[in-house]
Amino acid sequence: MLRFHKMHGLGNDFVVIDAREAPVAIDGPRARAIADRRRGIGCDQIVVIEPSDSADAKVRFFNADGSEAESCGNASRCVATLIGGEARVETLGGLLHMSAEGANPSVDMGSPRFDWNQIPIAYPADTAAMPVAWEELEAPMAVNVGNTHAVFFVSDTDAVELDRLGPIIEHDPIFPNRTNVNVATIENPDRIRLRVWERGTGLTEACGTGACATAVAAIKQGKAHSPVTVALPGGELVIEWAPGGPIRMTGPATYVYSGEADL
Ligand SMILES: N[C@@H](CCC[C@H](N)C(=O)O)C(=O)O
Repeated sequence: MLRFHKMHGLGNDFVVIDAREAPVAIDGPRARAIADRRRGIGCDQIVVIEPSDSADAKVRFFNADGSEAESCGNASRCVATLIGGEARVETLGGLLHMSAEGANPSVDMGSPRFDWNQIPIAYPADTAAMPVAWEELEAPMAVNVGNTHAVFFVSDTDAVELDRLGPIIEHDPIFPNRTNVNVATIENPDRIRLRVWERGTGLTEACGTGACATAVAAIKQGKAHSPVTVALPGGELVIEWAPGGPIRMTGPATYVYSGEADL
């Protein structure tokens, strides 16, 4: 029997499995079965909290298609509230520092990476304005914030057919590990509107790492300043970043219910 917590961050919803006391084996096929909204529990990502030798916990993230992701911002805030207080958490994308003090948890997501082979992309190219276009979506900035993101600045994020273009960009061979796809509109230097096509999951209500990558891209290009509010369909996050330093993300994390399933 699988015991789980159902949680969400701005509508980006998770099945969280606390495997710190007893191991729980999750692989791609089992993750897909859990995420299935008709036959399983249903969620955007599965989050597994495990013991760690070097930190307070280790966390693994699986997308709805069963692929394992290096990082997940919204799930990290949910993990922060479950662990409580201050915690250092190991992930495939790096060490995260979490704080569940105050109304909204904060997570220090580590420093962004910009080199072509750190994104990664298939060949050396300018990652600040990649020399590529998919119809009206052109010259994205590529940023790795633990996981891979392509950020497109557009005049109206709602006008982009992200459900059609997102999967084409996600699977383009220029991104050997696929990519998350962000379309952002700068409302003013304090506020960005964002929609995200998530690698391995599709359109979601919100993406925490997408908000981090987009804020970093906007600040680096002089379009926004820190702290900046990123408004997603599911709600708002505040992102702080200064060049050379780590990214700090603050926003809500919501507990929905706990349950058991035969999956
Ligand atoms: N929902 C997430 C990101 C989840 C992982 C992503 N789809 C990937 O494959 O990198 C977030 O809140 O950051």
